[in-house]
Amino acid sequence: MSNNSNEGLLKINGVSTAFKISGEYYDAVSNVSLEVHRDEILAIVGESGCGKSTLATTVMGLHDPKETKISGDIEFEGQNLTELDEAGFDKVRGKKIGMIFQDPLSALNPLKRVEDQIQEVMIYHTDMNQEQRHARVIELLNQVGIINPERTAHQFPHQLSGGMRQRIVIAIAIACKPDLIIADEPTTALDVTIQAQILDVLRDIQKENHAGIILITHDLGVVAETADRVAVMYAGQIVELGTAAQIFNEPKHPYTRSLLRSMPQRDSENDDLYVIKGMVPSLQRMPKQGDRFAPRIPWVPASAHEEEPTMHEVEPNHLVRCTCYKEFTFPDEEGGLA
Ligand SMILES: Nc1ncnc2c1ncn2[C@@H]1O[C@H](COP(=O)(O)OP(=O)(O)OP(=O)(O)O)[C@@H](O)[C@H]1O
Repeated sequence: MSNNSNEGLLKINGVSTAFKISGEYYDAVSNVSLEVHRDEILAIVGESGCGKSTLATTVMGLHDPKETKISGDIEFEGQNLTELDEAGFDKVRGKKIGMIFQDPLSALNPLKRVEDQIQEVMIYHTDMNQEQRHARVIELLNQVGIINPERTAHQFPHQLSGGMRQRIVIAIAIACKPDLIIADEPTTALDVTIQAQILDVLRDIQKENHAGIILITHDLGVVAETADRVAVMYAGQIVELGTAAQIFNEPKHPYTRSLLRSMPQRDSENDDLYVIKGMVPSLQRMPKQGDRFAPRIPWVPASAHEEEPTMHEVEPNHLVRCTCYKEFTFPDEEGGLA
């Protein structure tokens, strides 16, 4: 555990990840810089195809080097992850960095009992004996909110509900008390009540273990309820970064504002949701110059955008890409540009 909760646990510095498509490399993640601290939940939000999962799997070293080109530095607890070989990554994954993916069924082995699956990671990474491991399994199942841990420990995944399975996946991810947890859409497959319970579990774990958590989601409701800081990603780039309060109360980038406007309001009687026109560009069609979001806000004149958009600090710890935010209004707003 760190004494200094502000210390950067993970420092992503100028990271790009390019996939080989028909013999050419195309960036799915472009020059991303980001820090994750202990004791915080950093959410990464954006529509499908913005590069959120690719960034996560880059940090985890899960890409095939024959098909992927990665540049930049990923410093985790003083170690540059981009320099690790497979054996080096095996020591970090599961022990120091835990992962939770969207689909618990594919993350779990259908043929193994819950207890054996949780113990597996402890056998690999710790010197605990069978008795200690069993005690830890029960402790973990309690921690993730399983009511009858001894019984569940002996069950197979198919005997459990979706919410229970996701709790097991979380138990596996935190079994070795990782310093960093990466949760990629951990609640997307679950219904709303279970979603809230799983998010509570994540928050409790973060407090108890003083871990840093990267929470990847396209659901701004989840972000509002959970995150301390938010990185908004569009077309492989971070377009806005700030505290949850800054992002929700003072969003600046047109993309952040569009995402928020397209979010269903719980108390609103108005069913007409804002729809962001167009689509996230495919990797081959990514604009090489200019603001990547510009084609989806065509009413904003080209002169409002920077040719090579950079990040601007609009207030302490609040960064926005491009200067177009200064002029941006929705077409139906007072003083709109349309
Ligand atoms: N192995 C791959 N080879 C080629 N292109 C890929 C590969 N993996 C992802 N992509 C492309 O990279 C872009 C980013 O995908 P990614 O899955 O990271 O986005 P995302 O924001 O996590 O979306 P989702 O929420 O749907 O997972 C997309 O255009 C996707 O089609």
